Amino acid sequence: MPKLILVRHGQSQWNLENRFTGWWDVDLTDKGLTEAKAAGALMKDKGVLPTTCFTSLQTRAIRTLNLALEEAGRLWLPVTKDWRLNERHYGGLTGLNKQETRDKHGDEQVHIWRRSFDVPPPPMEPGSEYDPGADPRYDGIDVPYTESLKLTIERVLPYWESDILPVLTSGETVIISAHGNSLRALVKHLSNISDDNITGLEIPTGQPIVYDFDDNMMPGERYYLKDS
Ligand SMILES: O=C(O)[C@@H](CO)OP(=O)(O)O
Repeated sequence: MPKLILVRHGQSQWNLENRFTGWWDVDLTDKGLTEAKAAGALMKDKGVLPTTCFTSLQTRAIRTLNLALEEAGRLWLPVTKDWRLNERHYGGLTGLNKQETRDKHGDEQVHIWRRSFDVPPPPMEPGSEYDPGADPRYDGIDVPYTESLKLTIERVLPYWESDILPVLTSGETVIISAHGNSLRALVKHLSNISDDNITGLEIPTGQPIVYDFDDNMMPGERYYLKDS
């Protein structure tokens, strides 16, 4: 039975500092490193071991994957990295402190920017401090200036259909190490969650989520590996 494992990267430096992160490339904290290793130990304990891997182009997700694989004894697995699994782009909010932004713009406005389905944050100024546009890892890619969840879904789902689903269908156990909002996009699709209800879904860091697929490639209920 094909199995899909989703893991959100461990705590990042800007998760800790409560800053809007998006495409900015921050690393894991010590807690994040521990969470990533624990995810790998859990996979090993439960005997749920990936056979192929996908991740974003962002250090926090790549390192989480590597640490988890090392702990599970599977550092040798093939890994595909793709920008379409990146976090949603936080536009002009990137780098700002979330509490200070609430104090300035109000709780409601910040909630809309963070969790509405289709309202993107204000766009980033091209060439500004946290614009990743000139980063060589994005050569040849139209780096966005902001993204709502809806826009994130519009790049995650085509990649899921074209590159990940066929591998899963061939019988592999796939792990995707990614981000709060790129994983929210996938869970919304796989668990058939409405545009309104997706705002309430929070994906914890470093906690593997599993979907078992049936013979027709229909996903079952998602569950946390720790609860299985
Ligand atoms: O800052 C971000 O990029 C994301 C994920 O950490 O935050 P939010 O919870 O606001 O989607």
